[in-house]
Amino acid sequence: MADKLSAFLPDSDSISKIQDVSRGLSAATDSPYRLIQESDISALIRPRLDFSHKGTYGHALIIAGERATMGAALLASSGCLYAGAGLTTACIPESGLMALNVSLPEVMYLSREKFFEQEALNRYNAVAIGPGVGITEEAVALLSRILELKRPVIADADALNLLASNSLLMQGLVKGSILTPHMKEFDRLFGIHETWYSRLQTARERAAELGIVIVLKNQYTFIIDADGTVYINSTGSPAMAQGGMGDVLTGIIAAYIAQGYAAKEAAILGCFFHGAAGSELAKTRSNVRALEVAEYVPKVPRWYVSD
Ligand SMILES: NC(=O)C1=CN([C@@H]2O[C@H](COP(=O)(O)OP(=O)(O)OC[C@H]3O[C@@H](n4cnc5c(N)ncnc54)[C@H](O)[C@@H]3O)[C@@H](O)[C@H]2O)[C@@H](O)CC1
Ligand SMILES: Nc1ncnc2c1ncn2[C@@H]1O[C@H](COP(=O)(O)OP(=O)(O)O)[C@@H](O)[C@H]1O
Repeated sequence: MADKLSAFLPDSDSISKIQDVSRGLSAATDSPYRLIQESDISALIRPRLDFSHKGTYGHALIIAGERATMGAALLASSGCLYAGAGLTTACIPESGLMALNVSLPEVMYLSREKFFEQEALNRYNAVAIGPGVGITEEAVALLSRILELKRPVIADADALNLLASNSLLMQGLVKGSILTPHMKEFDRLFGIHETWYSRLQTARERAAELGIVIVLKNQYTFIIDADGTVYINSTGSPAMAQGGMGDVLTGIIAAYIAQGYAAKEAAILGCFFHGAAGSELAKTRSNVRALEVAEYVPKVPRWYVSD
């Protein structure tokens, strides 16, 4: 018997109880709901190559952090670093430079001033914005600049709050972008929803309208593609319900974009590996900190690639 969508939702409604969920990304089905399988991950993930170098695995730019929320920037940068981007650059306020150099010496620094001076940001093939970046005028300017450059973006946390409060910014969102809201951020963006089923239907409509991927985070995270398909990620654990966990996920997804995966694939791989790392750590403890998840992430793809 097929799984029903209701099994993956935290609330109850009459329609989701009769919606089938197929197993596997390429299941032959009319249902838009697909549960990600380990075999899908093995098919998607590419091994690192002989004779490859840092340039092979892309350069990600993480625009994040304010003085008081520099931790979010460091966590997103760590997610990106540990998920294997060839190069990671953090665009953070100067007050975070010492912390960056001490905690993540592999990650490079781009000052806010230099960010605004650069004509195009062509050296970066993935751009993520939002964790701890605030909702200040500077944050609006950072997001506006990326949108002006017509760059697809991974938008999380405060970047989502900015998009929610400014329809011009929302209209500037480029196709192929990825939004990673939790439930509250989603409702700030697209209106209050009474049920998760109705939230999912809005996500399908908006992803199609905007040509983007929406990563709607929860115990089961829904990755909604621009064609309306909903991929359900079942890795993860309540042990991961701690601040900073979403910041790490943003960095991980940026790393997979940098490595050349398409938006949908990067979102699927990122959510799967992030959750799998958390679940594995949760086997021996009741809760895991976000940084531990980031640090565990490089072990997980090895389970799915053949040498
Ligand atoms: N070390 C740091 O500097 C950290 C900074 N952070 C940053 O701080 C900023 C604000 O984050 P906040 O956590 O205050 O704001 P949020 O909008 O993430 O959360 C606001 C409220 O929503 C609730 N909530 C969150 N997820 C929910 C869900 N799935 N279902 C129901 N309720 C949910 C939370 O309990 C919280 O009270 C963001 O930019 C974020 O990136 C956080 O990520 C935590 C770590
Ligand atoms: N109970 C849970 N089961 C599985 N994953 C969880 C659970 N709670 C949180 N997570 C994961 O942790 C992350 C939390 O993200 P978010 O709410 O943005 O956190 P933050 O803003 O604090 O960084 C998401 O990827 C979510 O799927």
